[in-house]
Amino acid sequence: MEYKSLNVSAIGEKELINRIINKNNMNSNLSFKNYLGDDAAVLNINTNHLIATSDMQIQSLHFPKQMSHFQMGFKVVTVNVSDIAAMGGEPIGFLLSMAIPKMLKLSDFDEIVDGVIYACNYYNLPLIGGDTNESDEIILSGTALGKVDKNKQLLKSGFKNGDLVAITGKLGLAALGFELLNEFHGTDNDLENLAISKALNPIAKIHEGQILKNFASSATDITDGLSEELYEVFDADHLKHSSNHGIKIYESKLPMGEDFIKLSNKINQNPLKLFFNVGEDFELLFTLDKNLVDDLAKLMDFYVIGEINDLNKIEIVYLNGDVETLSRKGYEHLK
Ligand SMILES: Nc1ncnc2c1ncn2[C@@H]1O[C@H](COP(=O)(O)OP(=O)(O)O)[C@@H](O)[C@H]1O
Ligand SMILES: Cc1ncc(C[n+]2csc(CCOP(=O)(O)OP(=O)(O)O)c2C)c(N)n1
Ligand SMILES: [Mg+2]
Ligand SMILES: [Mg+2]
Ligand SMILES: [Mg+2]
Repeated sequence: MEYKSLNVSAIGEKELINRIINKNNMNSNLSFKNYLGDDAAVLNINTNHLIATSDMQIQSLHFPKQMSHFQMGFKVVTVNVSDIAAMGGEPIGFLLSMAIPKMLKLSDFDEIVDGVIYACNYYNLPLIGGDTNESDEIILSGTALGKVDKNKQLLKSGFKNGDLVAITGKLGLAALGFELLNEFHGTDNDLENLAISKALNPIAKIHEGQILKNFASSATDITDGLSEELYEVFDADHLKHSSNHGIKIYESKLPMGEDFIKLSNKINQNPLKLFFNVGEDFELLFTLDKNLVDDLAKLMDFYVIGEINDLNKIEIVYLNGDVETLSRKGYEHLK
């Protein structure tokens, strides 16, 4: 039969795994290939600390209909590497567990694997293992391993009163992209295309994470939305340090362009909601001693959006001067 008309069921699990191993050997510049196919991978981490994280992507929840199979493969690596970045780590290995429908085209399976291997090369971490199984929709579950110099890891807690709160990039564009893709008929508008690209091709901020490990007092990646991540930072601090720390965010400092606000309004979306309550921008949220701002600015772009205080709550100061407790609303599964 012709390649394009074959389904994965014509091949079966063992041969599919061999395809992954062969593709990895052919397409990856990275070492550790020899562990793919063995019972487990063995990595030398020397004197560092090991970082381990796992995130699952479900076709109907995480992949817009317009997303290609290659992009799905790339994204499952990104979402995992993003958590390594958030810890200030350097990625050292990726495990891919996939469950796929029997009727999935073999060519689509190959594209997923190509996307995974391309992303592994991009982030410089070898594919070192995984699992292949069957289900009604595509489920890609990744595990990323990373390393970080002892005691350099960035936790969600660790900041002090007076530290600044910052983000590595603009937020809300992926959210805008998901909305645009819901009823998409093509566009030649630059911002619309950027938003769509953020939704379909998210990139983890691994470079920034590794700079921040020498500067930030805490960090996390923004997947469930800025407001939810701020509350997770707040909770982590309270749990660990039983402090009165609070966070103040200023609307005037948010990196939200006129064009973003206009486009949000055009599609009947509240720009502040897109900015705070959706997520999947994969930017990093971090805190920073005031005195380090100038030195950090020489190494990477970031936006200061607020500060740590001792008011024991998270507040937002609006442009008109009104101050409100920030509502905790983010992406939450099973709700
Ligand atoms: N099924 C699970 N078993 C064990 N730990 C879990 C499970 N689901 C989530 N966690 C842990 O709970 C924390 C929060 O998970 P999550 O919100 O998915 O984090 P993230 O947004 O960084 O991916 C993480 O430390 C994660 O490892
Ligand atoms: C089709 C589609 N609709 C909406 C979204 C937006 N979305 C899906 S899950 C999610 C939150 C992040 O995913 P989650 O599985 O919670 O990742 P984690 O918090 O574990 O990093 C967002 C913003 C999407 N990715 N795809
Ligand atoms: Mg997770
Ligand atoms: Mg995270
Ligand atoms: Mg989540």
